Amino acid sequence: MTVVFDWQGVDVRLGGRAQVQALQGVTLRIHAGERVAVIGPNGSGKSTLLRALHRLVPVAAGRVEAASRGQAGVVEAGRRQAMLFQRPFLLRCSALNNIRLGLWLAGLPWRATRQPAWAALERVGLQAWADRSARALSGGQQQRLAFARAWALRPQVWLLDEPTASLDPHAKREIEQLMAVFASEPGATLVFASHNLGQVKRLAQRVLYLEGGRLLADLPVERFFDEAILAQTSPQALAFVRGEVG
Ligand SMILES: Nc1ncnc2c1ncn2[C@@H]1O[C@H](COP(=O)(O)OP(=O)(O)OP(=O)(O)O)[C@@H](O)[C@H]1O
Repeated sequence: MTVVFDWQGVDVRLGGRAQVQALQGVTLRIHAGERVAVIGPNGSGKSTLLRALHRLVPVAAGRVEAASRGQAGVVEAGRRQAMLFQRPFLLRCSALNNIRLGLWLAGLPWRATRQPAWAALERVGLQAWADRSARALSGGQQQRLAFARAWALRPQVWLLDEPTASLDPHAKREIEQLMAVFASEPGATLVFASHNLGQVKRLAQRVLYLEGGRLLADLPVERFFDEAILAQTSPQALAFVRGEVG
């Protein structure tokens, strides 16, 4: 089985003179094909974990992705990853050109970008908005466009940081459907942060629970939501799942 992330005792420090310990001693292994939710109270390190998986923030200590072979599997080199955020970063041009530019930046000649960009727009149902300014689209459409732009590059790993947090209920459902569809493509791996525990139950097979930068639980989703197990995890974990802390 392919190991896509293999961390041993990872620390991440942020801020001036790297004084904030955003992650502390995180050990985890994620295999290809898994659907993993990252949850925890505000400031617990969810975004930092995703950013570090995408190498957007440096690791201060620990071991990341040393190739492991044999029973544990093989860490794949040079895989394609996409990271999406709560608010998509879209360029000031048409929806179609946002995707074309993504493909062009990835090395495709400009003339070869039109067809795959159209296919990506169709994949998320945005063909009718191809020529609209991306920034004039609704929040849900903008997020769909961000998914299309990422999908055009055929990522094997999706890292999503609260992708539905700022959307209305209808758009939330649409994006959740896209997450489910893309995660079910052969070999795709999904790691997403969410405050929406219903969404976690619908989409994830496994839950990583963070508190104060530490990974306190790494469990199959049905075990994580067992109150007896939550109570053993930490007093705050139970309160968090009951909605008593943010
Ligand atoms: N650029 C930064 N500089 C300094 N500290 C930071 C920076 N970004 C995050 N932090 C701190 O690192 C810790 C983890 O933050 P992070 O954003 O990863 O948490 P989170 O679980 O995603 O929070 P939320 O649910 O509020 O989005 C927090 O204490 C936060 O204040």
